[in-house]
Amino acid sequence: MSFAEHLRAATASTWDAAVGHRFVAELWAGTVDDAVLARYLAQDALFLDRFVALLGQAVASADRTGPRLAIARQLGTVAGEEDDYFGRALARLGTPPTVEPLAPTQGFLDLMDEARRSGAYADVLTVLLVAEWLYLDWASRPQPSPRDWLHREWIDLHRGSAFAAWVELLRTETDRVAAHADAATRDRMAELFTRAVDLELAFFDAAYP
Ligand SMILES: Cc1ncc(C[n+]2csc(CCO)c2C)c(N)n1
Repeated sequence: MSFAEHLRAATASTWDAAVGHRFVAELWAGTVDDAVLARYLAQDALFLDRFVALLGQAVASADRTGPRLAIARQLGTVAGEEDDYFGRALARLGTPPTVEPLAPTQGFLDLMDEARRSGAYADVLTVLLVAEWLYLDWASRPQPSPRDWLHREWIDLHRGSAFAAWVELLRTETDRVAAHADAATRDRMAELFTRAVDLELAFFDAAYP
């Protein structure tokens, strides 16, 4: 089992609770309440801003040209199509332009700030890996897509071969970096991974007041 697979196995009960969350089930069924989706997306807009900053740190701290360019290309994608969905979704749902971060969002912002400021590629990769892999996982259900674009596009942004290849790159980079890291760095990566998985579950919970 690779280092990344080991971390995922170690967090399996929380990971599976997030991937099988009520929010995910309702999104797939197309039955998620507009107010719940609006609350979730307004929080995710705050998340996404800091996520883009974290991707910027990954571009800066990568120790090889190939991965640096792959991360830079993904940064462009997130700033483009994902932002476009947010604009249309929040316009339709009528979410207030400014919102305060709920506790799990604040936890994520702190975690991403910590990883970004450390400048440690290993730390940055670990946080990116959880955020992307867990989303690929819940969005890859073998189930018919919901009809409404509001639900369908949020799923489509997180699945498909290009997104799967991006997650694969994060996973192989994490494994490569961990293989060269000392025990203290690997312990820190495991801690960051666990914190991020806990926050992903809490983030879905927070969509339901
Ligand atoms: C709380 C939360 N965690 C993870 C993601 C996943 N994610 C963040 S940016 C992005 C675009 C692709 O790089 C994806 C899939 C999210 N949206 N919200």
